[in-house]
Amino acid sequence: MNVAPRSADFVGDAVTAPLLALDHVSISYPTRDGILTAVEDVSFTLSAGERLVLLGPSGCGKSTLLRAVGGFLKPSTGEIRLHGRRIDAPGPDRMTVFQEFDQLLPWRTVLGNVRYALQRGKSLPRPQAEEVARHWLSRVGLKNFVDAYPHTLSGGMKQRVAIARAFALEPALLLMDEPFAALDALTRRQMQDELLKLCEETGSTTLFVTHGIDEAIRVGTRILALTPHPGRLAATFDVPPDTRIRGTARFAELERQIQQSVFADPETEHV
Ligand SMILES: Nc1ncnc2c1ncn2[C@@H]1O[C@H](COP(=O)(O)OP(=O)(O)OP(=O)(O)O)[C@@H](O)[C@H]1O
Repeated sequence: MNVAPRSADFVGDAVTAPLLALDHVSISYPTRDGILTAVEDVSFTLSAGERLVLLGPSGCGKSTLLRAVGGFLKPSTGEIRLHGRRIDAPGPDRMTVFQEFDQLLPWRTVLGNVRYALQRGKSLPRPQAEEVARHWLSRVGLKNFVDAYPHTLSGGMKQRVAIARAFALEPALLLMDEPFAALDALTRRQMQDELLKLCEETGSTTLFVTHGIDEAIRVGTRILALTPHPGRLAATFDVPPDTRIRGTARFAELERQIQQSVFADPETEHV
């Protein structure tokens, strides 16, 4: 049984604050019909190097939570802290990769997109920014496409640029909002594997949103399942390294457990 408290990380004898902490967070939207509570009383922490997946059916508030961590939305109640400080605005310490393919600047080349982000976000001089950008574009397999414009790329290639840009900025926290949801199944699997490799190599701390159980197990070290309408924490699943290998009995067993405990409701069976 895991008895270690989740509220803090232990480094030797010292206790340090977790990288990210959500403390009784509720988030509401004003609508024509009144106040809609999208997320209710959600608390969790995220330690450096973890890849935490928020999993749940459509509309359960996953993106809402991610936007709040990104600083684009304020919780109605509760608090979100990064490195112990309350988040109240976006910042270069959090980079988001979105699902949409239009997150790149269309008037800049692939290289220009990543270089510009580095010049702005990290104040790097242009030659240095270009060098770092080339390095990351090469790591996502786009070495030969640096001079291409976004509209000439496939959806998968556009997502690779967005991922390269996010990693290049070396944020404290990578935020991924269903980055592969609009891709075909084969490309999606390939990109999941590539992302996993990058995350493992860099030790990046990641908060990943998906409604796919398979994807959650493949990319996450821990999965938080949310209930629908409003989103509340339903269950937590740790994903040991030997469980995230597709086709194994362990993978299938965890998939079955998650399906059973979280998506037993016939209304959400399609997830
Ligand atoms: N700007 C908004 N104004 C009003 N309601 C909103 C707004 N954004 C989201 N909502 C509502 O909040 C709830 C949660 O939405 P959210 O997009 O966070 O869910 P999600 O789990 O990410 O869904 P999906 O998987 O479909 O992207 C939904 O009921 C949605 O209709």
